[in-house]
Amino acid sequence: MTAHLKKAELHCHIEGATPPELALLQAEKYGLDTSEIIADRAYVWTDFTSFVKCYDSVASLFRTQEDYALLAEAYLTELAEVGTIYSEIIVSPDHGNTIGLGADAYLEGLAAGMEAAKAKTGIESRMLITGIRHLGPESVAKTAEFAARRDHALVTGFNLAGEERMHRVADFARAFDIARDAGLGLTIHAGELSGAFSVRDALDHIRPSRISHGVRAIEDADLVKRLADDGVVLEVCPGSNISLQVFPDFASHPLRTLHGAGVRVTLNSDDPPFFHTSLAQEYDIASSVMGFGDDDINSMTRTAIQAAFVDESTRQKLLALI
Ligand SMILES: Nc1ncnc2[nH]cnc12
Ligand SMILES: [Zn+2]
Repeated sequence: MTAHLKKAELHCHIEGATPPELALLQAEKYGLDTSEIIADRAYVWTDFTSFVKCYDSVASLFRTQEDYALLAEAYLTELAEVGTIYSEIIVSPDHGNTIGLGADAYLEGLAAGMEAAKAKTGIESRMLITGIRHLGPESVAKTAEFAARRDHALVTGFNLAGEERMHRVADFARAFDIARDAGLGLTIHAGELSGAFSVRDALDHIRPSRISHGVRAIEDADLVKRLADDGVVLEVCPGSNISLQVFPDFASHPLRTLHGAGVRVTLNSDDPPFFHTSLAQEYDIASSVMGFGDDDINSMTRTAIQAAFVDESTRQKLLALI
């Protein structure tokens, strides 16, 4: 068990953290039908394409600043209750625009929830704005421009999520240049749905300090060595990988091998209720299924804080808590 350990995560999509019970309440509030996306209090999807469809439907149940504040506060409070000291949530202003709320109000709502959770529990959190890959390079560049103009101190990074099998990493280099020039930390979904080439492309074209997932780097020994040598941090989400069938089971998941090869790894939940997991469960699995001891797990938590997109005084304060 890992209940006694402090926890931190760098990778959770905020809409993907909606518990089905909250989705049902939101649907009732707006008189919407959820029969296609929720059955027996669980989300209905079968592969990445239907997962994205289900995810987008859940996102559309959040329509006001208050809805988003509630979501962020509820998620972060739950994390704090299991010993989490830091969380980076991946946020998508495109969802705020799609619903007609607007990107600024979307961020303001989330920020209010983050601040409320911090006031109640002390949990520190930051937002990473994400572009959505399957919306194409132009859309992602616009999202990066929005992120670069941010006037919210809690927005500290930029990510690229969505359908990794569409477009090439190089198509998004301009968006990441915009985000980098604006001083945002960079990470990118790669090596999840696509193989090692995608991680290599990310390193070559984006030069991020972290990779979201990156686990399929295991298909290329030279690439694993490059990740270790360069100190690139992987945001590993084992439960998500098993759920999406990136690997058949925890026994064949490469977390242990990557760690053994000296790659800097962290534990993350991705879209917890969609994948029937939670950050606490990811920690428990690392301990009881993958066989990591408390010292190894604490060092992953420390790695997360070292790689977090926060100012130095916050980083030192968080490190002192582990
Ligand atoms: N696991 C995942 N991969 C890519 N994009 C996502 N968006 C939400 N979850 C995702
Ligand atoms: Zn993700």
